[in-house]
Amino acid sequence: MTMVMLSVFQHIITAPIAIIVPQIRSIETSTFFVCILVLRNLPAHVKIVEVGPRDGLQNEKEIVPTSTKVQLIKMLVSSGLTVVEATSFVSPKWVPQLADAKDVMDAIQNIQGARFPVLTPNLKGFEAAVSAGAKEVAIFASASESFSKSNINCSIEDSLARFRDVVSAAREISLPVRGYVSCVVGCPVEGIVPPSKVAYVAKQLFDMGCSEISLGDTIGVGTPGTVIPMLENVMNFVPIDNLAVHFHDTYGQALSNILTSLQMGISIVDSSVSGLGGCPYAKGGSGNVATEDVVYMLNGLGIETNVDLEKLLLAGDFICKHLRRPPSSKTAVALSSKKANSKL
Ligand SMILES: CC(C)(COP(=O)([O-])OP(=O)([O-])OC[C@H]1O[C@@H](n2cnc3c(N)ncnc32)[C@H](O)[C@@H]1OP(=O)([O-])[O-])[C@@H](O)C(=O)NCCC(=O)NCCSC(=O)C[C@@](C)(O)CC(=O)[O-]
Repeated sequence: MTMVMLSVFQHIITAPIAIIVPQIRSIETSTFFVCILVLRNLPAHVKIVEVGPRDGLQNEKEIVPTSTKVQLIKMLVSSGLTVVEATSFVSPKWVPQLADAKDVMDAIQNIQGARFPVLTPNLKGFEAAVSAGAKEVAIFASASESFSKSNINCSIEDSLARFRDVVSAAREISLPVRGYVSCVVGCPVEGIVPPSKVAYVAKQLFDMGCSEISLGDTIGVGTPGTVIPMLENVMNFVPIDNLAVHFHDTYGQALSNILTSLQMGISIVDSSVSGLGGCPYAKGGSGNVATEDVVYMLNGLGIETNVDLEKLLLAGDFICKHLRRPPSSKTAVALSSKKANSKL
């Protein structure tokens, strides 16, 4: 009798949800209630910050022509992505792959429907970004002293002082600033990074005026076991709505880490088309989590992203063809082998 009542109750609840997630109709009553319990904290909408044109292409051996970068950005925007990190205004000696930052910005000025933040490590980069038309910038600190030195050639405290200058210059012209914290669970040199250090740097960036703090597992060593305590620490100082997660997928843990973060209340996720990416100064790390795989998972959970997976796959295919490698998101691989099998 109880099972019958639960089943009727399930039907009443699932009817509206099933319009979005059809699979939910067919699951058993007991499984349904487990789903409700486990997934009850998930957000209804996730904002994806696409970092492929910046994080993805900064780590490629080959320098990608400006026109290819611009075409990639256009394709990403046409898939529905509303935030596409376009490039970096960093030293061309440090990151020659993005030395064409100004040309990229010139070429995307008229693209409607998305925001195009750019990385700026100091005032020089900020000024160059603004004169190239940037409407949003990102600064990037680290929770590891060694990584700060190798990535931006200064200590954490010195970097925070530089970033304060950037944020106050941005404030004067009402430009939003995103703040990254790198090495939030591990550092290529120092190993484990204590959550309290991550929380300290995140708080500094938030207090100086960053509107969003992106927590980067730069070398992709995190698991839910290390991500949960890190997020709990940071959430003591930065409101959850201002936090984003940025996972590299070195150990194949990125999607689990994203799901865990969503369950903890995060609703902003960074990812890179076709899983491109990595920091040239973070040895041992690999690409970001692939945007295609994030969208596939969020679709399966009935979470709104406004991204058209088919169009996104075309963008992934486009850049991978240019880089002369097969598309590397799990979703692209799975769908292409499904297509190949259906032709047999
Ligand atoms: C920060 C610096 C510039 C310090 O580099 P430095 O050598 O200490 O800088 P400097 O002030 O001594 O200047 C050296 C030269 O660079 C020039 N310069 C100075 N600043 C700029 C600028 N903004 N744009 C263009 N040029 C610049 C400056 O004018 C000078 O030129 P020179 O006189 O030799 O001809 C350098 O270390 C740098 O550019 N680092 C960037 C490294 C980088 O981009 N890493 C990847 C991004 S972070 C990341 O990927 C992680 C993230 C965000 O995705 C999250 C995660 O996964 O964790």
